[in-house]
Amino acid sequence: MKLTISDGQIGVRPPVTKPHPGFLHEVGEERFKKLVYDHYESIKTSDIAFLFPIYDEEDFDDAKQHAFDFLIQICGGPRYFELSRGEPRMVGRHAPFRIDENGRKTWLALYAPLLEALVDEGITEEYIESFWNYLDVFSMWLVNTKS
Ligand code: HEM
Repeated sequence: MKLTISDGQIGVRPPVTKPHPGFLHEVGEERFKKLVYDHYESIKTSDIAFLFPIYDEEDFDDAKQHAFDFLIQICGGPRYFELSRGEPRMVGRHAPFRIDENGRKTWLALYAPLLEALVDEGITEEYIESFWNYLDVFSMWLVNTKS
């Protein structure tokens, strides 16, 4: 399976393809939630931890939940984000945080081992790659600060 991180450029927003619906279909909501929550847990000990509310359990739980709500929606699942937070406005919602290309790469790299693990659980590699490719490209949109 190929999970490579592309080089992004600040201000360049390549077209985004949503993950294949087969990904969520195979993974299921509960396992999908664990994936997103595990990613947030791994952020806590990374060098982008400072961007997140890691010292406030309630705020951190909210952050996890919002990410899950958004990503499950993007994968063709329930529209949790729309119901709880409204319009996606991802670029605007990330604007208060200094996200640079290195930070983006760290954020993405933390997803790689979690997605690799899904192969052993029998999830179709092509579907995993489609989720990864979505993250790889859309995360470029959110970089707002020079490294
Ligand atoms: C495809 C890539 C990404 C997606 C889909 C995504 C999605 C989200 C979502 C849905 C939220 C919650 C927004 C809200 O409800 O207000 C959020 C918050 C946030 N994201 Fe991302 N994100 C991505 C990439 C990144 C990257 C690369 C970074 C930094 C390196 C980052 C840092 C943050 C931070 C700091 C917050 C605010 C956390 C908080 O205090 O609540 N995100 N993201």
